[in-house]
Amino acid sequence: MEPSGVSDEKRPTVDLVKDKNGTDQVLLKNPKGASVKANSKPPHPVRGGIPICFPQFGTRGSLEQHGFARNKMWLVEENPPDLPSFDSTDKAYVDLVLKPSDEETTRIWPHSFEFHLRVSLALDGNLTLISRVRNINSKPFSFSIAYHTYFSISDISEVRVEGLETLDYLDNLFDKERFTEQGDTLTFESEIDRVYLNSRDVVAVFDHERKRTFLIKKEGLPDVVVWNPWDKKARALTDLGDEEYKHMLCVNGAAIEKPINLKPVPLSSSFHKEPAMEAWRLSLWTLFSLYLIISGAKADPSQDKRALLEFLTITRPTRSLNWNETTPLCKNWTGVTCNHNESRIIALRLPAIGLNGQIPPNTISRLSALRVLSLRSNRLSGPFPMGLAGLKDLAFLYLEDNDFSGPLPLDFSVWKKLVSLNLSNNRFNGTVPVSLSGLKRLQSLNLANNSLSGVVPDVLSGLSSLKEIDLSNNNLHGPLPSWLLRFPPSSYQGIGDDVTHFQPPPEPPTRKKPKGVTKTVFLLIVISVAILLLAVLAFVFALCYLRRKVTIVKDHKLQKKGGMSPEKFDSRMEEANNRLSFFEGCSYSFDLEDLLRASAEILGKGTFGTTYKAVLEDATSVAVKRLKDVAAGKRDFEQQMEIIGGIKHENVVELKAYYYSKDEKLMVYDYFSSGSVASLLHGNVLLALVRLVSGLILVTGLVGAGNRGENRVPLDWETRMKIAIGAAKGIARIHKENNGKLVHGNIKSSNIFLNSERYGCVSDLGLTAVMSALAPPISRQAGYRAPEVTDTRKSSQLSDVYSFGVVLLELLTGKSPIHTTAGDEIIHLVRWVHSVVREEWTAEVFDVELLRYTNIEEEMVEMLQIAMSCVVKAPDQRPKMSDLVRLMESVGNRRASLETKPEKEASETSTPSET
Ligand SMILES: O=P(O)(O)OC[C@H]1O[C@H](O)[C@H](O)[C@@H](O)[C@@H]1O
Repeated sequence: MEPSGVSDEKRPTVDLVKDKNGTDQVLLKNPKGASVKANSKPPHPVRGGIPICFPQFGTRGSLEQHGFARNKMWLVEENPPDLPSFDSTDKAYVDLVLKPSDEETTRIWPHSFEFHLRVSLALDGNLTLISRVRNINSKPFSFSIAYHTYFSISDISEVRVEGLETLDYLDNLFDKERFTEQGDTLTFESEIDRVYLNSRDVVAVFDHERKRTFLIKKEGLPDVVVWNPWDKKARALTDLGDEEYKHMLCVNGAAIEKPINLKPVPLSSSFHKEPAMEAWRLSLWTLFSLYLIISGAKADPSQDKRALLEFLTITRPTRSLNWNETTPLCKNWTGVTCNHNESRIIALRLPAIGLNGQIPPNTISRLSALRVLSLRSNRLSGPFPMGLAGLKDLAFLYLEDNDFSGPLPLDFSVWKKLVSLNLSNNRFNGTVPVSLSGLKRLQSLNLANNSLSGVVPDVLSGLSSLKEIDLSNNNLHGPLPSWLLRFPPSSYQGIGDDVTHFQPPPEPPTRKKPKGVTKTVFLLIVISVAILLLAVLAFVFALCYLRRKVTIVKDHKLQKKGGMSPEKFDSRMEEANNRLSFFEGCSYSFDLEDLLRASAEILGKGTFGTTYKAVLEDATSVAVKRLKDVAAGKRDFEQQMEIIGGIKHENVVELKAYYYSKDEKLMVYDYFSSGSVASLLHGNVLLALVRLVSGLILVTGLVGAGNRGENRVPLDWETRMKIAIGAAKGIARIHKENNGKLVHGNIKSSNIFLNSERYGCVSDLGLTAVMSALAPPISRQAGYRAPEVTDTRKSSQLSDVYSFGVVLLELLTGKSPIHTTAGDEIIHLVRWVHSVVREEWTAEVFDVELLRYTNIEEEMVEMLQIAMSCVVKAPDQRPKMSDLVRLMESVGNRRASLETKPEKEASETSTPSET
């Protein structure tokens, strides 16, 4: 907040003026540490310094933003009440008091109070604020308070905050929704406006460039607000310079989530004459102090470095790491995060790098300051690494998807700070340790897919913070303890088979079987389809001709614009010195230059960018997604890519590599030659139309029965079922990632492909988190969007379920989510299906192509019920993806069991009829 060259008239001054009653007033002019545009005329708060938010924070009440205290004139208090514990040695201090008795304040906040504030500055640079609020009402009142401290920093991108890790916070940018901080430190790459709850009493702000640390110490203030408006909001604030957001950061000690309830001081206790603490017991006493530490250069944590190098030598990862004895570990080493003064390693993340064998003893166990350890998706084996018992600060432990075996440790109480524990997909056996019940901070426990046996210990009900648990697919047996039943059935699948695990979704309005599809009706449909087909044939030819033209023009434009031109990328590469980041197990051997030299063809334009097919010199084809409107900074982007790339599942299209620079963000996937489910279902006519009309017409027509592109092979029922089940499995897997919080955010048939077994395989996941908030799309995608999603960043797992339901309806009806009738009427698929089913014409909804198969009506109706349970309006009434997988599999299994029946019976199942 301090401009570098401060001119004389901008130097801070103090003016003493008198108000209309003759009382002295102190006015700060150009206060240091405030915005150059700060308006320091009462009743306006100064943007800078430490405005006191009281008795309300933000707009969480009926008062103006942040209450009135910051807008009032405070008096210098000549005879402040005693503050017995205050040591005035080496300190200068001032006492201020606020006792508003004016009519306006009493009207909006009808409570009598005194707010005494002592501000002291010590020789060592420690600035302390002690607030004492006294209720002189006859009734208790509640209030919130925040010391809205503006720190002056070198550059917001160079600063980090520590002390907030693992805390829950309310995000003001997401309707005060509650999240958990996953990072070890907080860095800044976009707007932030959060209230961290129940924080420790010390929080630190590190300014690397200035080598300066602010320590914020607080007492009686459970919360911490972190705020930076970033560019757009800064421009909207008239009293903040457009660029000043870069040099400020607000970190406030506060009491917000639970307002403070203050009882009145009894009249008998004389406030001024009774300095003893007794009188204050009924008042509030908060203390807020700021230390400034100018720090020097940091040493490398050499002990930790040696431990890691030993670990690396023995575990021989297949993916090479840039760990080198001579490079600074805290700055360069992949997967390593250090603490603020770079004296210890606090996080080690080495997912999916091909680590082998047992974790060598006396290596990682020496990293005694470790808070996060992720060695997931490697080939680590042997017993549970007991050496980890020495890591007392461990909060996140991820060892899933390895080959560990043997029993789990008996005593989990050594990891008192554990928040998340994932040991799934290993070969652990023995019982579930009862000592887990002592982990009071544990929020997520995943022991799924192991060989654990015995019963689920009842004492685990003591896990008071637990938000998610997965014990499925072990050899555990019932009875199921009652506390477990508050979690979804998928969490305990396979335990206590005598218990009903799944509540089927509510029945759709009708269950009428499609008995009305008689041969005559069928013939009529076929004839009309044939006529319709003829009618559009000429049009299709015309389109094909145009489409070829359009593609060429577009590619040409792309080169011209520099989209994939090698020259431009070459220079960018030099500038950014960035490389393609490949994921473990990726067999591709090209680099960015090769990729950019490849011939590119547009495959499609989606919500988040354009996808190209790139054919490399060695004839490898890959799909490259070029993202537009990425809002995340490099670090967040990379983190998200690591999450996405870490998902290895047969029903999720694997992200092979990514690239991030200032101007360009790319994602590389395998290329699926058979095309997307959208093209299999609707043919390429739709795509051609979309391209042709892009920007002119929002809704594409001609996707009704019959108008489905030339040479399209009809999709049989079995393939449609496999697409649906596969895609559901893929989405269910995605929903498990990132502690069960990952959202796909863009489910539609053009993002689903067929894997080698011809099951659905989903792509384009997890991008909403890194993109700018987008308004609801006004195109084809709109048909997939759940009604509650007002912008793309608000997508949730339940909105994914909705979108998946629309894909199911698409598979069942053969119609696009938004299409037009011959009379140009715009049809919304979900509404249309509802109306048809309501009129008891259920049979009418199904794709005519499916009518050539016999004995599938029952299944189609069941799948329709499932689809309709996904597209209900109320998100919390939609089933979970894992439940959907089970439901659909049971529909599919029934057919499979019929198919394995003797030949005569089997011939009556899902095979095309002779008609
Ligand atoms: O502009 P002001 O009223 O000073 O408020 C500035 C900021 O204060 C807090 O940090 C709030 O959480 C933000 O939502 C608000 O924008």
